[in-house]
Amino acid sequence: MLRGVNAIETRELRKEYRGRAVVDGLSLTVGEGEVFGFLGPNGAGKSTTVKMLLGLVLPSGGEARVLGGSPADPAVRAQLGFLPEQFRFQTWMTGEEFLNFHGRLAGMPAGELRRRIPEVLEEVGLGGRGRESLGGYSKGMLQRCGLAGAILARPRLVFLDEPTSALDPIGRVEVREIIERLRAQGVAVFLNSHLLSEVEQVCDRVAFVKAGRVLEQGTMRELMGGVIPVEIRMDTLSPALHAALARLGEVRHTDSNTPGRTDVELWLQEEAAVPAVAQAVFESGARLYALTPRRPDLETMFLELIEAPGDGAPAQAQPAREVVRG
Ligand SMILES: Nc1ncnc2c1ncn2[C@@H]1O[C@H](COP(=O)(O)OP(=O)(O)OP(=O)(O)O)[C@@H](O)[C@H]1O
Repeated sequence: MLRGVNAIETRELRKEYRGRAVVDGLSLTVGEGEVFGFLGPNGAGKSTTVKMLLGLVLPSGGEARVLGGSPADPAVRAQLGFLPEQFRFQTWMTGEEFLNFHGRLAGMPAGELRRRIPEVLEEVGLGGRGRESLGGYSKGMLQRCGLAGAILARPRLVFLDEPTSALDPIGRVEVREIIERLRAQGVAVFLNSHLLSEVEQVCDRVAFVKAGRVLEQGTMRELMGGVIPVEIRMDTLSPALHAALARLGEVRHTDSNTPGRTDVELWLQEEAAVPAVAQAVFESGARLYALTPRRPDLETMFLELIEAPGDGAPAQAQPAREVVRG
C-alpha cells in the first residue's frame, strides 16, 4: 500500500473539447485522509476534473497523481470509490443485488461481500431494506444506496458528487456523519456540493474553481485571512460613526433601505475589537439593535471569488447590496 503520499495531486491539468479548454491548468493537492470541498459555478469543469482523476477521461495536458500513482492504473482505481451525481440504477435489482454486482466488479470475494453488504446498508441508513427492489426506492434511498456502493470496497479515496441533493435535512446530517467516519478511518473524501453550509461543516480544506482553474485553495481560516465579519444593526449611521468604524476595520456593506434602520457589515482583524465597535456606536448617539460576530462563511467567499470580474483572479467584493468601502 502507498503511504506518505497525497491522496490527489494535479499540476496544470488540462482538458480540451473541440479546441476549447474546459479544465485549464488546474493545480490542487488533497492530503491523505483529508475531506476536501471542490466548489465552483455550473460548468466550471468540476465533473470533468473528477472524471480525469478517476481515469474515465484522458487529460489533454498536465499531470494528475492519485494515491501516488496514475489514475489509469487498475491498482490505483481499485482503491477509489465514486458516487456520480446522476447515477443510473438497475431498477429491477434489489439493493443487495446492486451492491453485490458492484462488489464483484471491484473484485471483492463472495464471502467478504456477504459480511460487508449488510454493514454498509446499515451505515447509510438502509438497514433491513436491502431485499427491496431499487424500482421501489425513493430518490433519497437511491442516493443512500449509491453511497453504499461508493464505500463498499473500503476505498482510500472517495469522490462524492452532490451526495445529498436528494436527501432531507436528517439524511444530510447522516451523510455528514458518514463523511466524518470516513475521515476518522483515514479515508480521503473529495466532495462536490452546491450546499456550501454543508461543505463548510465537514471539509478540512476547499478549492474554488472557475473556468477550469483553481482561484483559491486552503482551510477556511487561510482563505479568509483571519477576518471576523461583524454585523451591526442600528437606527442610523452618521458620517462620523462611519469613519470611526472604518478606523476599527473594513466597512464592507451598508444598507439603509429600511427607514429607521441601518445594517453594516464590518470586517475586523480580531475579536478583541468587538467592544470598541459597541463603544463607537454608543458614542455616536445611535441606538444599537444587534452586534453579531459571524463565522467566516463559504457563501460569502464563494460569491466574492466567483463574481469577481476579469479572468477569475481573486478580486474585491462585488456589490451584492449597496456597498460602501471603508
Ligand atoms: N464530453 C464533452 N464534450 C464537450 N464538452 C463537454 C464534455 N463534457 C463537459 N463538457 C463541457 O465542459 C464544461 C465543463 O463541464 P463540467 O460538467 O465539467 O462542469 P461542472 O463544473 O461539473 O458543472 P456542474 O456544476 O453544472 O455539474 C461545460 O461547458 C461542458 O459543456
